[in-house]
Amino acid sequence: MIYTCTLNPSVDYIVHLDELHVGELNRSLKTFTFPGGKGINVSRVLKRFGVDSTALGFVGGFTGGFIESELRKEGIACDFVHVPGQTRINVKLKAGRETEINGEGPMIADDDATQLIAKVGALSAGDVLVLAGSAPMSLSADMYERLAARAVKRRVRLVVDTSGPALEALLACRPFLAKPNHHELAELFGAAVLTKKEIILYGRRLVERGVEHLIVSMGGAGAFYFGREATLFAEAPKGTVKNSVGAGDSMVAGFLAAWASGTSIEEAFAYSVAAGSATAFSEDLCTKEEVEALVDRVHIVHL
Ligand SMILES: Nc1ncnc2c1ncn2[C@@H]1O[C@H](COP(=O)(O)OP(=O)(O)O)[C@@H](O)[C@H]1O
Ligand SMILES: O=P(O)(O)OC[C@H]1O[C@](O)(COP(=O)(O)O)[C@@H](O)[C@@H]1O
Repeated sequence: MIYTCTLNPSVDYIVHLDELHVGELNRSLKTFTFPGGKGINVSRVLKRFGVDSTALGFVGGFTGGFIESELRKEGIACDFVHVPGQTRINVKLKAGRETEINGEGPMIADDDATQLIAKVGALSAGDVLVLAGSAPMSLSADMYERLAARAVKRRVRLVVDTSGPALEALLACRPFLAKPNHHELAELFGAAVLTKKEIILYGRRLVERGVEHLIVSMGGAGAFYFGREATLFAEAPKGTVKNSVGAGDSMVAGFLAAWASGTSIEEAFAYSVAAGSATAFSEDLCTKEEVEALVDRVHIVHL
């Protein structure tokens, strides 16, 4: 069974504008409202690929209610801890370039954190737990480590998509899959930007340190895969970007869905890149049909 854990879910409010005039009244051309947050996006994309998962995390207020009811409509099982505050709204402004304002998230009391840790403590050996996204500021800095420790004790496979010190701590738990983007990888190694050579060097180093499968995404420039058996590179297919929010989460879901169906690592990586790009080329997250129409255009290079 796959579980996704989103400590800080969001309602993603996508606003399209011709141009953004800072400090003036702007009127939108069209708007969209989606349930968001990294683990939640992974659950939504997995469902589109026919893979069931249970969404864990914290939700609260009318925004939390919206997320839960949208997920249930899509047939996704939810086992959230309900908190007294309000799930954040993340604003994504599309005016040529994408500008994002991600909220800080609600107060999480110690009792609520303990409840979530107990849910993870009840998972079974062989389950997959996706730990993804930022944590609300009120949570203790070691929340991810505490969840990972419980999961590892239960012999649960960890999938990690976060950044900064939380990513560093989770990488030490020998995750099954990690998917930093190149900025997050650079931050991990104390650099502002990385050349492709450096990405390869650091990617291989993380595999040596125990990460089983590592995908380093680079937006429109494609992605690297690092594993014990192979180092792969794929360019991203070209297309018109409509909304790249959730592209990274779609990669995680694409890799997991393909791996769960028993494909080769090369095929799982190609499917993952196609899923990321298909999401970037559509308004909401990718559909299975969109990914399958793109996957033949993903060419894998062995390094
Ligand atoms: N402009 C784009 N054109 C084509 N594919 C894209 C584009 N942006 C993202 N993607 C696809 O989505 C994947 C993840 O995107 P990225 O922006 O690196 O992730 P994250 O959202 O985690 O930062 C990329 O590896 C690529 O396959
Ligand atoms: O938890 P964070 O880092 O604030 O990110 C939350 C945001 O990330 C998303 O999950 C999208 O993530 P990606 O574009 O990296 O795939 C949005 O749905 C959400 O608004």
